[in-house]
Amino acid sequence: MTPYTVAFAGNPNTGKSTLFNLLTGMRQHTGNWAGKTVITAEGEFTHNNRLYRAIDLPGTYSLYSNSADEEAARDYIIFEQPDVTLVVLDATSLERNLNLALQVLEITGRAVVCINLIDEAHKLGIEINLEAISARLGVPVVAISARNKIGIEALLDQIERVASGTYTAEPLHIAYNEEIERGIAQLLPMVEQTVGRSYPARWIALRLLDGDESLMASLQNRMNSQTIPDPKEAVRHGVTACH
Ligand SMILES: Nc1nc2c(ncn2[C@@H]2O[C@H](COP(=O)(O)OP(=O)(O)OP(=O)(O)O)[C@@H](O)[C@H]2O)c(=O)[nH]1
Ligand SMILES: [Mg+2]
Repeated sequence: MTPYTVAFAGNPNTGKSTLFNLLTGMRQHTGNWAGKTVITAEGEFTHNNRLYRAIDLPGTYSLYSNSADEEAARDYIIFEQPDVTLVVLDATSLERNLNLALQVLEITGRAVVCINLIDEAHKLGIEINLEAISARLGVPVVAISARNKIGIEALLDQIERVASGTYTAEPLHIAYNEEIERGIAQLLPMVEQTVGRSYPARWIALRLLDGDESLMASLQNRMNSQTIPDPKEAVRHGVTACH
């Protein structure tokens, strides 16, 4: 059986590598400062007799193109299409961390949200309503402490449900203002025609509207001979999409 692939995405310093090491038995460098993981690491783990390939992505605040790390994480999720994208969040700063979760959900519904450092959140008296967040995001949400090995089995069960397709995700649909939605609607047919059904066309259209040249270059590389629509040509009224 082909192993399921699970990509670990998340803001810097949220414990991705700690979780990765715990599951794979590997020794990815961990540390309490940002930007530790610079090279994407791969390892394996099993759950319920099934093999999983884990990919530890660099920590990023977004999936735009602000840095090589963001481009690497973005390209992996879009082009490698892991069976599950595990978004690791810091329980003590959920509001900031959820921004990346929303970006992942715009790309794929095959995601599990993992709220790590729950031990720290408890110390601070922070209570997290997992059901409410899960209902809102439309994907499983699990609280863990990677360092204290809490919640790991429950997390693996949810990863299995998403990987095997047992869980039907209904990822939150983010609606933008009228102008941006009009731009997306104009670009979407061209994007779909060019990149096909396998890539997240709406998200790509949104990034094209924002003039994301790095994404265009990545797409161009993948598509080779095909031409990616130029948003300036495609959209009559210039619009800028920003979150
Ligand atoms: N208290 C507590 N600390 C944790 C937990 N998980 C990880 N840490 C600590 O958080 C720090 C960052 O962990 P890493 O695993 O390096 O984080 P990362 O997300 O891989 O960081 P980048 O590679 O920079 O993106 C380390 O000091 C860990 O020991 C946890 O569940 N509880
Ligand atoms: Mg790391």
